[in-house]
Amino acid sequence: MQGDIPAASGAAPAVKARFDKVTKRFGTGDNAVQALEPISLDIAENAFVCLVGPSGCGKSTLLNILAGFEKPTTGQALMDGTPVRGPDPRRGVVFQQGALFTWMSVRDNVAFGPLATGKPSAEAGRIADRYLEMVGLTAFAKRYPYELSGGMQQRVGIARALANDPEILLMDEPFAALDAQTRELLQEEIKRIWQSTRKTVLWITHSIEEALFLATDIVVMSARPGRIKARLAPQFALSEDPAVVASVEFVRMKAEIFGLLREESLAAQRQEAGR
Ligand SMILES: Nc1ncnc2c1ncn2[C@@H]1O[C@H](COP(=O)(O)OP(=O)(O)OP(=O)(O)O)[C@@H](O)[C@H]1O
Repeated sequence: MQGDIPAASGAAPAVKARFDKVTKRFGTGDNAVQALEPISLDIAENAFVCLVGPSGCGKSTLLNILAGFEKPTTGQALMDGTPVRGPDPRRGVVFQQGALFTWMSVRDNVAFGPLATGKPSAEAGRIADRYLEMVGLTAFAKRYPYELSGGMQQRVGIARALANDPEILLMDEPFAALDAQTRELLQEEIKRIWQSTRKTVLWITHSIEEALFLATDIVVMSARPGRIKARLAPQFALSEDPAVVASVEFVRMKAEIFGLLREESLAAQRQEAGR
């Protein structure tokens, strides 16, 4: 972890993860679904990359390939230049629903990863306390997941992923199930955490505002089979002012991405209708 945001330098940032001509086809014969066409994408170290695209365009498939949960049909995903062969604690995954251990306290949920990788229990506990503080849940350490709201459960999921000190965080619509106010507060929290840790993040969202607020890189995907349609580099992730969302540039980029996504969502709807 590093406390300061590194000063911008002329050197190109290191590539943390790479999709190298990745394709994915599910099934065979008439029932086959071509989910991804060749996708090549570099994720720079310390970047916050948001994937946006119409429903069914292959965002989760791409994330799952980097997580090591799915194998590409052709091409490969790499991390630090090494091909991904399966799940690895260096890649922390957070899903839409927290998938917490219901029989464990919040603190034990967060300490689980460090314990599983051989940390002594006192140290695992200290790590859990640190990340629970980071997500504002210190007072709930002894509670059980069922005693928490959906937003709090997601914060535990994020603390649990961070406690493993992953090199990259893979987040598949982590805030999709939350109400609008909770979601906005958590977006601010995630931005603060990213600004202080500068973990590399790959984040899937359907929300253009969320992507603009959080990302250093927005990758817009086409309707299935997923391809990269556009890549944008907003600057708002570096701002600490929640009011950036009202700036002229924010509104302009929102309209631009909306236009790109609208075409693809219409194409996706036509695909559905033609099935
Ligand atoms: N295990 C599977 N077997 C068959 N088809 C699959 C499988 N997983 C995904 N697909 C298909 O691949 C396509 C891409 O799915 P994926 O879940 O990656 O899209 P997505 O962009 O994440 O969608 P959403 O935004 O709705 O979550 C879809 O048509 C989906 O039905």
